[in-house]
Amino acid sequence: MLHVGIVGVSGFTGLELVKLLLHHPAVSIDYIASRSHIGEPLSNIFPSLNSICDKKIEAINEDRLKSLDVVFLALPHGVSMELVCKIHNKIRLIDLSADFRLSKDLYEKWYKTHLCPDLIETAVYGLPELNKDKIKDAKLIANPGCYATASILAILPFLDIIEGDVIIDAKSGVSGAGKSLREDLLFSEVASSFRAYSVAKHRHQPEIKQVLSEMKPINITFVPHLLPINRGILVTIYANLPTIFDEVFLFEKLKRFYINEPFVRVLKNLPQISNCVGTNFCDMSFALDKDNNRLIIIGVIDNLLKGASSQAVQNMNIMFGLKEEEGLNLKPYYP
Ligand SMILES: NC(=O)C1=CN([C@@H]2O[C@H](COP(=O)(O)OP(=O)(O)OC[C@H]3O[C@@H](n4cnc5c(N)ncnc54)[C@H](OP(=O)(O)O)[C@@H]3O)[C@@H](O)[C@H]2O)C=CC1
Ligand SMILES: CC(=O)N[C@@H](CCC(=O)OP(=O)(O)O)C(=O)O
Repeated sequence: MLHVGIVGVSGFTGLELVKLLLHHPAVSIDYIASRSHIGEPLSNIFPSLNSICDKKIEAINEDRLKSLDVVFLALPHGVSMELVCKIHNKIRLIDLSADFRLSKDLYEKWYKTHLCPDLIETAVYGLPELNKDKIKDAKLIANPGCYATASILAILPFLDIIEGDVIIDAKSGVSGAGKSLREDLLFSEVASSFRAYSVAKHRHQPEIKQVLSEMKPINITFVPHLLPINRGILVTIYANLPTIFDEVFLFEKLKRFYINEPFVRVLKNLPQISNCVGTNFCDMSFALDKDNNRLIIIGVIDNLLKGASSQAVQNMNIMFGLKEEEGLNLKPYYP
């Protein structure tokens, strides 16, 4: 039995981790912590958990953390690394924040001064479909960003044949912003509306570029939008092809690429958010714009699950030699 802790349990991804791990056959949730609500049952913060998880929230305590097998950090970026710097050599960690995803230079350009830059190189970027072997031995997992997960998974199978710059048009539900109290996220600002934000200056642009550039030089233009829904991400990717490719060949190429991956569903029809929400799936398909030799790839995930918490559990399973799908046999919420 793995003894597990969750820090940042009062946030959205923390809640998802609790829901997943409560039913994980190889896990005991020994410790849940957050900055506030200490001593309160988790079900006080999330009444949806009444009589499901009334466990009390504890203060963040380094000694308690060190006694566990693995800890999930569901904290804001900047806060997470403060803790990682102190406890990294005692315990295996899965960090949902951005603190260990980027090189030091990129991190400091897009975020802030890094407190323990030497640790960045020891961290493994936790995208199982890309880095499974490295994840097995990792002590510190940098769980990928939600937009980055959907975008990288959609581009990877075609990376060897696309040429030139890639455009990613991305849309996310509001839970991607966490449980933050922000004026621009008020119901009346978001409902019945649709807007772009952080155009060509979003922090997932360097994340996606860094990961893909390790395989092939590539330029990315990334434009996120806020959908008036709770959860889910859909990315539409425009990539140029050097010549006309046969559609059947491209479909087989995509299928073959993910043939052994339990959580990528390659579809003939176009994917939609409601078919993925509530699961660890990434649904994906493509269309060929023959007039312009352009490949248009569409990928969909649940930002809180494959984009964060269930991907973190998938990483834990791989790290501890469990079946990759353990505890992740989730059914979509549709309708
Ligand atoms: N939401 C999403 O779709 C995704 C989120 N992520 C990343 O996962 C991490 C968690 O995100 P999410 O759950 O959405 O965020 P939330 O804002 O919903 O929750 C944040 C959690 O961090 C705690 N916290 C905030 N500030 C501090 C602090 N200074 N010291 C200690 N604890 C603090 C909060 O505790 P308290 O309530 O007690 O203040 C809360 O438990 C973030 O790094 C986010 O970027 C990654 C992928 C997708
Ligand atoms: C809708 C929304 O606001 N989404 C978030 C995505 C955050 C995310 O995935 O997390 P990291 O900060 O861990 O990279 C954003 O655009 O910042």
